[in-house]
Amino acid sequence: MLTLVDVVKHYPDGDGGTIRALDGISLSVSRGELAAVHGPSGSGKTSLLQIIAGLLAPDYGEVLVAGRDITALDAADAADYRLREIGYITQTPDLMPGVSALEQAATKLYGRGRRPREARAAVRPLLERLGLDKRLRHRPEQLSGGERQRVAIARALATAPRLVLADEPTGALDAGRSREVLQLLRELCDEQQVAMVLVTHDPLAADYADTAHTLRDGALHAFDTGSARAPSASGS
Ligand SMILES: Nc1ncnc2c1ncn2[C@@H]1O[C@H](COP(=O)(O)OP(=O)(O)OP(=O)(O)O)[C@@H](O)[C@H]1O
Repeated sequence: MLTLVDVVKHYPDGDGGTIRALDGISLSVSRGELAAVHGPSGSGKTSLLQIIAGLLAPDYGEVLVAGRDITALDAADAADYRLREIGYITQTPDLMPGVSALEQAATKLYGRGRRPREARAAVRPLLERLGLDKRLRHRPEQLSGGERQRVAIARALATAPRLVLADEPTGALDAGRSREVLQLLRELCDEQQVAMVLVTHDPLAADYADTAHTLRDGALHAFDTGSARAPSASGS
């Protein structure tokens, strides 16, 4: 579903030098597979997801999504790709002020021409599954940081995308909520055969992943503290 071939992204460091954020990354993620990418702050995790989302151009390399190189898309096709094919859970939820959780979650469905009532009905079960059943009418300013993050997750998943990119989806959550969200993402991969790349500082995420990597010095390494899926994540 997703294949990265030798992806390179360097930035100027402002001092005549180079930040080698991504220095030849190759990665394959199949349908139904959850790939976790761990890494310290500044290691290039967000750059990696932005490149896969077609928001940032790599200096070199290919990003194939269902066989199509998305680095070659023009701006309009890249926007369409983001609307139709991927769900992107960004690090900081960019919710619209004054708009209810239910309406926020339905946004991408409106963009795809669904009738408002139908779109709201479609996202309701997802919000309930994320523990937001008592917060459907709340606006962002009435929600906690963790609740806002869960609304953003519902918005990203509302269109049933085939590829999900998750940037620190548990960053604002306590351990209990983190496990619930990771379990939901795991189930999404299993039930809907979604391919997912999840980047995080949270070592817990490796327990729910099929493959776990560490991004360090611009390269992917095997995750150092083990990548086996925890018994709780497999439902046994
Ligand atoms: N536009 C830019 N210009 C210059 N340097 C940049 C730019 N964007 C990112 N960087 C640098 O590239 C490196 C990787 O940044 P990136 O945001 O991808 O890391 P990250 O792993 O997501 O970090 P965090 O976990 O703190 O969010 C960092 O050192 C950052 O300062």
